[in-house]
Amino acid sequence: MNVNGTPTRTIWLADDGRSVQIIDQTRLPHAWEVITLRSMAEAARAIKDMWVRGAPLIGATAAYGMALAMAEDASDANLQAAHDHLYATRPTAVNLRWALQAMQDCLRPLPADQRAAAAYQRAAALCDEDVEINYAIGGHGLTLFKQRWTERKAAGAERLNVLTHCNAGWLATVDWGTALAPIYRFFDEGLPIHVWVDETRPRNQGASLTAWELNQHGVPHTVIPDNVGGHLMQHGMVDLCIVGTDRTTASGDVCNKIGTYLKALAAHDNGVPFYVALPSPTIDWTLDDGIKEIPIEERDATEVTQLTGRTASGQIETITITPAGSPAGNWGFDVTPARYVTALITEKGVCPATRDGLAGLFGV
Ligand SMILES: CSC[C@H]1O[C@H](OP(=O)(O)O)[C@H](O)[C@@H]1O
Repeated sequence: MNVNGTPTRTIWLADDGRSVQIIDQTRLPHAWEVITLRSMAEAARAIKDMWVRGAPLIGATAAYGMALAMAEDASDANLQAAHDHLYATRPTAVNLRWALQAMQDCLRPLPADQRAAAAYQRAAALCDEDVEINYAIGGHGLTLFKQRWTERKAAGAERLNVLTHCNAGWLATVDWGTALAPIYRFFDEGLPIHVWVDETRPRNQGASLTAWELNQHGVPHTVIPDNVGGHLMQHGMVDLCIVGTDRTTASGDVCNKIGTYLKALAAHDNGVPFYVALPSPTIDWTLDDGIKEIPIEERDATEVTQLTGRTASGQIETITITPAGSPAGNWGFDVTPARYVTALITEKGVCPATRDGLAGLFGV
């Protein structure tokens, strides 16, 4: 993605050829801060504390975390210890397991003195693969967007109104994004689009990250409270919904940021197409029932009870918005049953949210 006119990825190898650099996403939208990760432990912290987030970027960061580990100590013991340490950072995004397994498959057969170089090479390849996957998702999603725009234009619409939840954009991946990739491709073709951006409480990835991205790219958008989407759909103001996913089962159940399920219900009730952008590393082929089987991360209550933002004087401050004595619950994800998903947009094409649909595309 272009940041101030410069093509930029969300993770990259530093000039020293060993450390890894990322954007501290907890500082956006008010500050652009690059962090240099110099150890596996720092890469793990970046994932756990959400300096980086988004399933594909979590996977990419974990892959480079394994490379940093091999640069420190390429023994079998450290290979396993690094895997376990990184795996324990966040439970829901399956890309973490997938990327760590890919690194293990690459490194375990090698002699220790070859592991560091191979790890950096494999991590870089996983990042390049992510970019290719997301570009392809953008292309398949663009086709769907154009079909919907043809329908809506014939009905007199002046623009395609798209609603998205959380951030499944460039910042959630190495580049392009997943759910936002078709939006960028549609906009870049000069077609009229507007995006309703769910703020996405409690961490506000929509208000702080998706809005920042769309501003950078010049895409018209409006930030809305999470509870507004149903009203907009009832009044014909949403032409389609598109979201990302952190883990999708082989049967098409979609785990994504908390609140996605409620948007899917509203979309279903109002006949609004509900699409999920799904890169194949986010498919968990071992699971069938998402509600019963996908682990849902619970994070610290202070993410609910506190808000961080910029004051009128430009200071970044954190305030408490709840009474001292009030406990808060913070479930990070929910599962949308496949029956509420109009279609899955993958790098291999579009399919129904069914086992047969996914098997038809991926031959599994
Ligand atoms: C393309 S994956 C994006 C996905 O990840 C986000 O979760 P988090 O910010 O907690 O990592 C959210 O569920 C997005 O849809």
